[in-house]
Amino acid sequence: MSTMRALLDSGVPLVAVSFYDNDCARTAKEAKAAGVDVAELRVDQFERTDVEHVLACAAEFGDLATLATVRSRREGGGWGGSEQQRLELFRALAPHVDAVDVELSSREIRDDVIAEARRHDAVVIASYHDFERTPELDRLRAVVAEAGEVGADLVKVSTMANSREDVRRLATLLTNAPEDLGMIVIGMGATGTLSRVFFPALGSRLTYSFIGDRPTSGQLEFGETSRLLRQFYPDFDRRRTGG
Ligand SMILES: O=C1C[C@@](O)(C(=O)O)C[C@@H](O)[C@@H]1O
Repeated sequence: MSTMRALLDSGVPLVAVSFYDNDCARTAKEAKAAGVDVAELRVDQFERTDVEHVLACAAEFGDLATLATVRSRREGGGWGGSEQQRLELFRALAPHVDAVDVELSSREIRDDVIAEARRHDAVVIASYHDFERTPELDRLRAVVAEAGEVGADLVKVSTMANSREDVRRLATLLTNAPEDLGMIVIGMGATGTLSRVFFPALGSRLTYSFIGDRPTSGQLEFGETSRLLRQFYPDFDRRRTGG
């Protein structure tokens, strides 16, 4: 079983931090010392994306649960190569990471990425992002249904929260989740920041934070996120002791 699957099964809120390829050995060491649960490797934003380099970086994070993300430009990422190259990277990474994140909109490669991840027992996160707005509930529900259909373990819905109403809509989506699909729901932007701390209480399985100086809109720093989660979730530290 992947480390990530075991962590997810614990039911305790988990914190992910995104990492890039600026000195992987050092940042991996810092991540472990800080107590990061999930290291998201934002391969789309790496300086170098040749397989050898990417795998060497992933290996540095090997003691942590690792999540490989090669985000398309269409969904706010920095991937500048072809879809075929992106698929090759996912294929190379799948045996060496705990989880992969692929956008539902990446239709050309999505099903192959999912099949490859499954072959290696890597957790599949099917993702959906809207950096401008939070769509209507029907649209969000359709996203969740599609993630279930493609065989994801988790669906991640990350949308810009421009109002409290948007946050409520995301909360409604989360609390009406299907039983057989894990949910990660994030309201981006300042109005959405509270979702990063309180949506785990509604069932969102992973919250994203940052270490250093590259936050995504509305993210809280890792230390601050952990402090708040420890304050609001008495069982937060249970995932460390396995109790
Ligand atoms: O999609 C997500 C969520 C995110 O965009 C956030 O808002 O926390 C951060 C990304 O690194 C991650 O892949």
